[in-house]
Amino acid sequence: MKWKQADAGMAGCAEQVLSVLEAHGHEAYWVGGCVRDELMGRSVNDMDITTSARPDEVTRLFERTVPTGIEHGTVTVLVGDYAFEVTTYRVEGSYENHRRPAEVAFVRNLSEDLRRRDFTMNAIACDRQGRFVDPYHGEDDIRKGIIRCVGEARVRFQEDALRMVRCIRFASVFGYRIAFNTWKGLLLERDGIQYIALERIWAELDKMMEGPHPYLGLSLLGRSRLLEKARVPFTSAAVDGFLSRIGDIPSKETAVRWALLMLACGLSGQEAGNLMRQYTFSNDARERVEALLYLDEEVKELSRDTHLREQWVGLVLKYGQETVRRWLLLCSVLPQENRGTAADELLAHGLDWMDEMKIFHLHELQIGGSDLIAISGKRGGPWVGELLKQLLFKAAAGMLPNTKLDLTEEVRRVMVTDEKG
Ligand SMILES: Nc1ccn([C@@H]2O[C@H](COP(=O)(O)OP(=O)(O)OP(=O)(O)O)[C@@H](O)[C@H]2O)c(=O)n1
Repeated sequence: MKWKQADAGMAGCAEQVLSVLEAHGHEAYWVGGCVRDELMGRSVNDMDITTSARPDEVTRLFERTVPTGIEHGTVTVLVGDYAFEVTTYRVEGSYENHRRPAEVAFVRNLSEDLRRRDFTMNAIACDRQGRFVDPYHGEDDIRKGIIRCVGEARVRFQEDALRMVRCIRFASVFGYRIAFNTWKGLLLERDGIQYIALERIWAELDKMMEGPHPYLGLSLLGRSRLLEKARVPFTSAAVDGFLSRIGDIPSKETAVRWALLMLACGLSGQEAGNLMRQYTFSNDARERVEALLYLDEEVKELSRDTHLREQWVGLVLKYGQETVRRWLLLCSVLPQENRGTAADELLAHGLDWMDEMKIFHLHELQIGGSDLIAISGKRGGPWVGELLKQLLFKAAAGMLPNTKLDLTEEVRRVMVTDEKG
């Protein structure tokens, strides 16, 4: 198979896995996301393999293996720098309490394996010669841009309720439509989502938020009322209107998209932080969103008075240029009634005011704590940090030149005033 969308090294190593399995009398195919993405012209980042060989046979045939999920038939095979999940053809046992089946049955037949998969586009296998096995016409659906369940949608969603969020995530990320019967099945089965662990749902939402059409996904979530049932605070009211411009935020600015979503749900910085801490977000991702919301809360307290520029400089120093830039992006897509009174002026001048700032950090200040102690003749203490911050603010706002001479004079002046006071 000549892969166009996969790294040649990875495709070569995967091909070795297929040949070894075939050389020992087993069938082996690429399957699922990698075949789908290749057909769509999207980059292929990992390759799953499905085979007639049993997990113990797979383990015996390869030197380096990890028993990732032996009971579900999955062995990870390591070749070169790559890892491949090799899963035995299987059908899944009964789904009790909406959880993944405790048991799976291995089968010797590829078409049975494909029949248990979620969507037609994910139920295509491809062999080493590049021949596709596509019994549910997934390639046609890819061409038409349609997400369609394999077989009976309600049954697919009953088997695994997370598939409903996956369905919307795929529609959102690919900009695809959802087939009528699949959507109908989703509406009928939506209550099942309450049994799914919230971190799995959030991981799907995160993928959606990184994609090119997040509004499409969010409005489908709103219309389906899927997440209201899943104890996630996204209501359809939050989605309507408030989020219509989320796609104007570039996809690399995921934190800004998340912050907008949190605002739409009426969450404070602290509440959003708590929620994100509970789920799968990295500390970095969470802190970025929190900072945006805290800054937004502070900006909403500002009034449009003559000191707006100075107050803005103070916020730039407190939150840093990156967060402030991101906040301007956030503010530009907020509905008018959800912006503070100073927002318009900040949108108009905030970037210029930030560009005019001479310095941003204490270490850029031409005077340090030991200088302050020497000038004053006083013992060190919290006053040193306080005074340095005041000097930084004045230098940043252009109220004081950032030279040792000017700063020293300012310190003397402050000391005298303090003594008089
Ligand atoms: N709830 C699920 C999850 C997965 N699958 C099947 O398992 C394959 C691999 O799943 P996974 O790696 O989770 O997702 P991908 O489809 O590869 O897509 P992505 O990497 O974008 O999540 C899917 O293509 C699909 O055939 C399924 O039927 N039901």
